[in-house]
Amino acid sequence: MSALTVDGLHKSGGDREPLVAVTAYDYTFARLADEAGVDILLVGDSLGMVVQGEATTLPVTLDHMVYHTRCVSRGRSRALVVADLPFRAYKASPAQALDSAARLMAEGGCEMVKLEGGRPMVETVAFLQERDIPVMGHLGLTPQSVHQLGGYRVQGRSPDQAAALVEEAMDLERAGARALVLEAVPREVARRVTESVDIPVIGIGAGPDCDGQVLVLQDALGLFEGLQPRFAKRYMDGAGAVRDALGGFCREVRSGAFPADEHSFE
Ligand SMILES: Nc1nc(=O)c2c([nH]1)NC[C@@H]1CN(c3ccc(C(=O)N[C@@H](CCC(=O)O)C(=O)O)cc3)CN21
Ligand SMILES: CC(C)C(=O)C(=O)O
Ligand SMILES: [Mg+2]
Repeated sequence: MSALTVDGLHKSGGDREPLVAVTAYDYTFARLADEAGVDILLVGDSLGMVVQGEATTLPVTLDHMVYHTRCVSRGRSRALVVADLPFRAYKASPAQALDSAARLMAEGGCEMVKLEGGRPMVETVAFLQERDIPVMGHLGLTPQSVHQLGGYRVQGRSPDQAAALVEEAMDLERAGARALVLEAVPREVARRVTESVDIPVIGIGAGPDCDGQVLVLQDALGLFEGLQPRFAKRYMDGAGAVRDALGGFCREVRSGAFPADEHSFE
């Protein structure tokens, strides 16, 4: 399979299969996900929760994001690498966003940046896009707004909120966004948003009618035992597998079974 580019991002339907995205934060897992056939490696600011152990994504810094984006870029061969702009690194002004996005691309090696928000971000999306920085928008449950939203709640349940989501998706598309993430909205609302724009909409907790799906890596692998939203399907019992494996290591060291002759030098 050839490398996916920003221009290769497409809507699903007809003979186009949905896009598959997963978060990645390091070289080892980026390689594995790329080899498994994932289209998009998203260096998410969710690393604040699943890598750093914070309660929210808010403490993640631009330096953290640059570092993890670099690690992921080194592990990728075919997938598109997209990096989140972290809280504090883009909302002040389009110029601040440009500075931060340029670091993620130049130092981190990603091909696209993602930022959260609708109307207030339209000017910033246009500013970046006009300066050759491909942008992915993010609407619905925007975790950087957790304190404004009053928790991690499904968004767009009222008719007014649903209509606003459709409008904001169209505004971001007009501003030049090349794709959107839509998080934690009722499937019917996600369907309407998806059919209202010509750019791919990648859902997480947004039902089956989006142009693609994204999951947090540690959720998909069953490794993360904190917050477990209903959409976070676990494709393996990673936590159990890791505890069993390391339990075996503990037992063998304590019993003297490891290291054996084949693990030792003469
Ligand atoms: N590991 C991980 N996976 C994620 O998908 C994820 C994170 N962390 N951290 C940031 C956000 C938070 N996410 C969430 C969390 C919960 C719901 C959710 O379904 N909330 C319920 C109510 C939960 C409650 O209030 O107890 C809802 O019906 O709104 C949605 C998205 C998704 N994101
Ligand atoms: C889940 C995705 C969309 C994200 O923004 C993240 O992982 O930070
Ligand atoms: Mg994020």
